[in-house]
Amino acid sequence: MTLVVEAQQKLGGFTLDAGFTSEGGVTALFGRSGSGKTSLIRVIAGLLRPDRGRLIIDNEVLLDTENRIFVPKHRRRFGYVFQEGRLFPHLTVRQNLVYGRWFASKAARGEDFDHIVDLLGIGALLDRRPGKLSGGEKQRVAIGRALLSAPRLLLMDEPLAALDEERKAEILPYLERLRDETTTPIVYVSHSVAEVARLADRVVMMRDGKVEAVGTPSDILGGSSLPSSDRREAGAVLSGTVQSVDTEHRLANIRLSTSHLMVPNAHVEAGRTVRVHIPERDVMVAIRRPEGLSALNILDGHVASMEPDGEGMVRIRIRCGEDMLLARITALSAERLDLKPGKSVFAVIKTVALER
Ligand SMILES: Nc1ncnc2c1ncn2[C@@H]1O[C@H](COP(=O)(O)OP(=O)(O)OP(=O)(O)O)[C@@H](O)[C@H]1O
Repeated sequence: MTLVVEAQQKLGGFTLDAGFTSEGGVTALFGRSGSGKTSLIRVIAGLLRPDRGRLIIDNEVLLDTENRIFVPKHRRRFGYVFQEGRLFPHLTVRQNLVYGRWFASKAARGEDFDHIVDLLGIGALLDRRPGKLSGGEKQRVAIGRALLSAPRLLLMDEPLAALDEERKAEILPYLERLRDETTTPIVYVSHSVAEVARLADRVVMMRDGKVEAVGTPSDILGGSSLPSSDRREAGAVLSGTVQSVDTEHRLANIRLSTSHLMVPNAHVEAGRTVRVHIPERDVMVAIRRPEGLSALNILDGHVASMEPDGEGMVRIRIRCGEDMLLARITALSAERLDLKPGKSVFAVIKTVALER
């Protein structure tokens, strides 16, 4: 799949002038409120017709203002999931899902209902009406309905924004499965560093209507290109495998390249590949292995690099096997500990930092 998006549009005093390409997987449109993410996804959806722009998917031109091509929304064969599930309240979950399938092309109609129901864990909900579902369940049904329309592109605009933290944690593994087990490319709008860290293959960072940077989650979330409002969230994005889940303590044991992390989350399955986001502010550095600490995660590694980061602060990259952690500590602490590249250190991670 190849997707090419370009759009220029004046919206009152705001100018959208943005574009990106995608080769599939999950592309996150990321940026603070008002940066133009929703406007750009609306162009892709066909809900907003830009002054100038192009939209091409697998060589099929759906929008080309220069050549007066504009394929309307209902003929684009895209699926949508919005912040609110927007299910039909008078229909059961099954009927809502089947409604999605009705829009699929004949060839795609064989798309496996059971597989999607299983993928999203909504089998037990089929006979209920939306009024009897939690916010997270509603969103899973909305995703199922969109998938059953066999879309060639799935557009998701802040699908978790209306959910509380617990519901978000419940639904994220399903989104990971969606990413890993379907071939449907996804454009995912979010202003949440944690969501983007976990889900995106590529991040398109927007600011003031323009694309400011494009890269992998670790490129973008590593820090310097993050908007200042998100700098608090800057940190490492590591990939690991769920080794086991301790349901009693609600902890997942995640295997990294040479170490393990205990992550508060009982919703992940053993064997699954997951990403964890470790904000740099939640990493402390010690030169001896600390004892008697409540932190469950103490990783040994060595200082890979150090750079000043704002007044009186230092950002340190700590290599632990193949993984690179980030820590932001005061210059005074770095001096007192005599930190320098190559020095062996222990990274103490506050467990709560992984609870996302
Ligand atoms: N139809 C319109 N007329 C005038 N201004 C508009 C219109 N649509 C959007 N805007 C403005 O364009 C800017 C970008 O809005 P947009 O919704 O695309 O941002 P966003 O990044 O998705 O923000 P959020 O995360 O808050 O949804 C905002 O300043 C908004 O007020």
